[in-house]
Amino acid sequence: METAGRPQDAVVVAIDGPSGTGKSSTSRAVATKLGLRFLDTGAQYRAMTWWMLTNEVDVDDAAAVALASDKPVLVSGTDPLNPTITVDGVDASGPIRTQEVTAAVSAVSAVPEVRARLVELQRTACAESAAAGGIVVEGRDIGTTVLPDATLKVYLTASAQARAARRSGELKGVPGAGQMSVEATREALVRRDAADSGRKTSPLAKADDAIEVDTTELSLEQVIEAIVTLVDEKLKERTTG
Ligand SMILES: Nc1ncnc2c1ncn2[C@@H]1O[C@H](COP(=O)(O)OP(=O)(O)OP(=O)(O)O)[C@@H](O)[C@H]1O
Ligand SMILES: Nc1ccn([C@H]2C[C@H](O)[C@@H](COP(=O)(O)O)O2)c(=O)n1
Repeated sequence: METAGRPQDAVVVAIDGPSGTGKSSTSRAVATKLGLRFLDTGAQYRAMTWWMLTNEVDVDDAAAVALASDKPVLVSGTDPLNPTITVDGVDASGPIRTQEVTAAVSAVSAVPEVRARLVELQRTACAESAAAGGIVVEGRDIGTTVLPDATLKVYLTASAQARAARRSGELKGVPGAGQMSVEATREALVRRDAADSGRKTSPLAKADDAIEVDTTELSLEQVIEAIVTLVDEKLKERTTG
């Protein structure tokens, strides 16, 4: 039997949560350990935003964004050791991390036409990963909307202070990322989470059947181990139940 476009034995892990909770780093490492593919859906929303900014589409004009949303050709590479993203054939992995993109991404990702287009790409990547055994997909609406039949759903959280400290450490020395204090970073994270949670179409939310992991006091290694253990448990349930 197949569910949501994937064979029943493929492993699909959905990892959601607010900004800076460790979704990307954890998901990549879990995918690497388990030999699965990896998809950073935030990178796709950022790539769409970068295209809008580069092509002078007013990101606050939802109708203009909707009209343009089928134009960029977005391609995500799903090797967890070398995740890639191109827009119209150009490597976008650097430009999508600038503050200009970060400031505009919530507005672009609130547009239903943008979401419909990217959800389709995400489900295709998931279906294509089945041959490799499955995928770890991270974002904001993976467990609630994109992959409601995922094998395991995890919702990562952490205090705003811990997330800001992690994020501002990470941005030091990244060209174009700009320098912000921990306090300014914290405010920007909280503002973006509020916009992502408050939008009408598939907002940031914990799925009812997701397992919440608070990473505030955990090292990255501890979070990775906790999720690998949860996947193992789900797979055992599958064989025994
Ligand atoms: N448990 C942890 N302890 C300490 N640092 C961590 C932990 N998890 C992640 N980090 C660090 O925090 C920063 C943010 O992590 P990451 O980019 O994975 O978060 P994210 O949830 O994907 O963020 P975003 O939603 O903004 O893309 C990175 O520098 C990462 O190395
Ligand atoms: N499934 C997703 C993934 C991301 N977004 C939006 C909301 C975020 O603020 C933005 C950037 O994501 P990040 O790179 O910080 O993980 O993209 C979304 O709406 N749905």
